[in-house]
Amino acid sequence: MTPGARLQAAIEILEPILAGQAAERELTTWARGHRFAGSGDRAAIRDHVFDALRRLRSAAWAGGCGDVPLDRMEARRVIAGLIMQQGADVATLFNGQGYGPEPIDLADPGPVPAAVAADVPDWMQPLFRDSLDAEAETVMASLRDRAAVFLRVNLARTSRDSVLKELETLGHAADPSDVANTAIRLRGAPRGLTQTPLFADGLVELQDAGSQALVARLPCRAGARVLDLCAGGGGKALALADRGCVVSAHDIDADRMADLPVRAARAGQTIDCLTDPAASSPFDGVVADVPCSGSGSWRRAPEAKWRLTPARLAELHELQSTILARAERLTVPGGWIGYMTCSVFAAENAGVVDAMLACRPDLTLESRVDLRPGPDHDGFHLSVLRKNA
Ligand SMILES: C[S@@+](CC[C@H](N)C(=O)[O-])C[C@H]1O[C@@H](n2cnc3c(N)ncnc32)[C@H](O)[C@@H]1O
Repeated sequence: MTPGARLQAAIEILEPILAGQAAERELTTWARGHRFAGSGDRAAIRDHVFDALRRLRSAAWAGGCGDVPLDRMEARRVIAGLIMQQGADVATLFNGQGYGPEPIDLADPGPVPAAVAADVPDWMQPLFRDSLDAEAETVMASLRDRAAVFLRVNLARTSRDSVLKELETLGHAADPSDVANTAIRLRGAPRGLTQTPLFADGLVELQDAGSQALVARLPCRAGARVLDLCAGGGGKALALADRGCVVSAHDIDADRMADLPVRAARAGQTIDCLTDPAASSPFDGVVADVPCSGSGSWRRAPEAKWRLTPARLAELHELQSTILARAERLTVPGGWIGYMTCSVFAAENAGVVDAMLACRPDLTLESRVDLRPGPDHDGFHLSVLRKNA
């Protein structure tokens, strides 16, 4: 496909997303209907769509839509605005040739208002400022750019140096990360890497360095019985197993854990997926990686930034408190609870944990860390609570 044809595809995919459809589904539907598009085309189109979603408000402004809600943005203007922001020549790419977009008239939209340049909804900006003080503007700005890709090395199977050597042989430039001793940062995209023996043999998994750093901070000892209460795809559960814990996993949606036994076997581990964790409790430690806004990792799922509402945030807060209380009940006296989110909003982090601590004198805050999204990792929170023996 020509560069212009890729942009036209991104426009066609973005249209239904702006109307409220899910980005991943629209990308998959498009790929199924356009089998001629190769993997390089699909990756480039995905990049255009996700780049636009990260900067939707400012790209729409630059493309001449004004400052309007998503369902009033014109996809082709958003993509044109994005291309302009990236420094490319819109007239060359929007020329109607080779299945590219038709020419477009772009008037100067005038100076971009600060609220538009922040690329988050208006109601959310005070939330960032209240949670992050002086860091708020930097964090909002960082969410406008792509995040780096990281691997987690399974130290139970290999060393980080061996994986770095193997990556070099495979032609993937990569560096060790300072954030976690298991983390490797890829300098480019991991294209084709998941088909290599590094993945097939369970030597590495894709996982943000911040996620890895949180697991490294949990007070686990080898052989401890640990429950991952909100296991999802099992990223934390696998990292815990690699640390030598005896790991059980649970998720309210058991389908989310469908691949976990296979991934664990690949890594040389066994993870027990439980439908009723209470029946196997108490555990020495419980990880509550609760559902959250995801604001710390919106670079990877930028659509969520525009879909979140204050009502949904309030619902999440309720759910987070309920799950933390359940985690505490499943923990043995003297054991620990690791409360985690990939959010930067204080209400989802210290707000939930401190409310629990205020009414539970038998719990102590043992440690806490807040990671901000930036070049080295996504944004995360971890509070480790100790339950009195
Ligand atoms: C942040 S994700 C977990 C990510 C996962 N730990 C990982 O590292 O890949 C949150 C998960 O919580 C699950 N969940 C939502 N409500 C829950 C509940 N009440 N009890 C247990 N899991 C729940 C969701 O299905 C979702 O998979």
